[in-house]
Amino acid sequence: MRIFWRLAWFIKDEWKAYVLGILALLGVALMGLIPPVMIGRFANLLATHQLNWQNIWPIIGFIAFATIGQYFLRFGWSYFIWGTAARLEKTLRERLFRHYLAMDAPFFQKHRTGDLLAHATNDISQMQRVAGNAVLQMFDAVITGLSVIIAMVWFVNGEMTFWAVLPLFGITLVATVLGRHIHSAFMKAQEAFSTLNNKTQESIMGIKALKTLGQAREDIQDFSHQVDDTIAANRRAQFFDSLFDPSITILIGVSYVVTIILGGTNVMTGKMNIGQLITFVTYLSQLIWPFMGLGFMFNNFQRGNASYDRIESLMAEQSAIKDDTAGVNQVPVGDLDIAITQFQYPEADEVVLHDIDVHLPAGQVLGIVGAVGAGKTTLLRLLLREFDNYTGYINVGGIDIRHYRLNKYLPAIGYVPQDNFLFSTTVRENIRFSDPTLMDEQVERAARWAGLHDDILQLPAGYDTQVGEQGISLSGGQRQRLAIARALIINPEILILDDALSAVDAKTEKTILETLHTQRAGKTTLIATHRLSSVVNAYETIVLAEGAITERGTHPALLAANGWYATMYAAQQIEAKLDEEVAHHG
Ligand SMILES: Nc1ncnc2c1ncn2[C@@H]1O[C@H](COP(=O)(O)OP(=O)(O)OP(=O)(O)O)[C@@H](O)[C@H]1O
Repeated sequence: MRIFWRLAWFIKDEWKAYVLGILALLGVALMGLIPPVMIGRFANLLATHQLNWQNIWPIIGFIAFATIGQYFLRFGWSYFIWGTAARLEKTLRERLFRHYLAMDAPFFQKHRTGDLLAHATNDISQMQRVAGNAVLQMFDAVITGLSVIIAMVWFVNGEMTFWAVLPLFGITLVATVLGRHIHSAFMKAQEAFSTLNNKTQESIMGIKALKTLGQAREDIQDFSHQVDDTIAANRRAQFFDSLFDPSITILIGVSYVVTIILGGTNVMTGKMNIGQLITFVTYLSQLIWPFMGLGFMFNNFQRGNASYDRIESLMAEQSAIKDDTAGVNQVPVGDLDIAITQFQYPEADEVVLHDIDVHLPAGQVLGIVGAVGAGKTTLLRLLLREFDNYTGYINVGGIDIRHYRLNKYLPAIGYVPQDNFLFSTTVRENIRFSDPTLMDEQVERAARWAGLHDDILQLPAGYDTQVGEQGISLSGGQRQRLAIARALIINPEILILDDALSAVDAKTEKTILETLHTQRAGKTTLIATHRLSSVVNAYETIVLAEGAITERGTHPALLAANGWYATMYAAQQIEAKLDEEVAHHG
């Protein structure tokens, strides 16, 4: 019942729909009392040989009235109660979705995507069941249950009602206890199934690695264990589920046996007529659902509470990234100044960036290079305001990026991550994802700048080709260039390329970088890369190692310094030459 208090905010808004729904339910219950009495009367007329057209018409009339009345009233409660439940689901879903959108990177690091999806689907559907099924079950039990019992006492007799109804409480007990077991067993079966699915997906995605590493046999064994687990979990669920119907049938049987013994005796001794007995039996059948529903209701309330707990605890989490509502409400333009004294990921012990200082005049290119894990991506993530908990500052145009309004700051940044993402739609919609109202010419221009236009024309339907999960797959290089086009189309003040051209061949990369240079005059670009040829024209390149700057300068200066950069560059040049020769002679 506690769940009702917790949903009070919703019930308060929707009380009218609930009242109408419950009134309709009351109407259905009252109408439902009529047919058994009429059938009893019919049986009496039959037994006493008084049946004729004159006295049968009122009976048919009443039954027809009750049936048609129930038809409309049932529609009424369905409409009001289910409609309200659907609204609760919508409200909760929207709240949760909005909450997710407002959260920061640590939140998504803490909660796995699968868990977040589960909350959005299972828990919210459970709340819909509380607001729909459980409310219905509760009022059905109270209204239908009570009215039928009262009618039984009124039209037949109290003692017989007591003994016949007693076994029905067993139905509530079975529905509660067995229902709980069935539910948890089915949940486990579902979990096992989704683990199996994940396992299959992982294996398919990593099939090449699995084969080359000689892991295929272990993988098959692992898979077969998962299948066994899934089958065992399903059998358990099926076992409890199979117990349900027979248990209910036995209890109903007991109730009927009691009725026949007591009712038969009463009819024989003349305490009751045959019509009353038939009325009684018909009423009894109407009680099965409310008693079963009562059991389901307890479980739905209990699960609803657990779901609501989980939803609430997620909603209570606050983003560490705060939008400074009194902040600067303008697009960030101007020089970029980075002065980070220290940064570590939340809940991590190691310092990943320290003593980073950069001054980049507006419109210039900054190169960021260094070994794997040196901190390149981390630095870019700070610029993207994924984390705010660093000491020092990052300024754009002399203003700390934490003081810009988020809705001005973030849209001014074009970010192309290492692992780009294609939405399941056309190439065109993928490119203008940030703003679907952008013109086709703008899409095409962005694609040209990203060196993708000619590739797109080769696709079966050009710009209207479906890509992503449900479409054709693009090559790694094409995906990267599409991601660049998506960033370029908004003509960002700051463009961030995070190893975004790694799958593009050196020649195409050069063309793209040259185009960017001419087309993005006056706008700042940051390029993090493993391929040093990408940053030869940069205003400055910083070399990171273990989170700090170890070398810096222009390309010639870095070569002259003869450090990591110079060695790496020489090695990459030889490699590129070899590749070229192989391609030439090969
Ligand atoms: N979310 C995180 N929580 C804790 N530590 C992290 C997290 N992300 C990255 N790190 C650590 O921070 C360090 C820097 O990683 P980062 O991804 O910035 O390196 P990188 O230079 O971009 O590497 P790569 O060349 O592979 O892209 C690494 O030691 C990494 O393990």
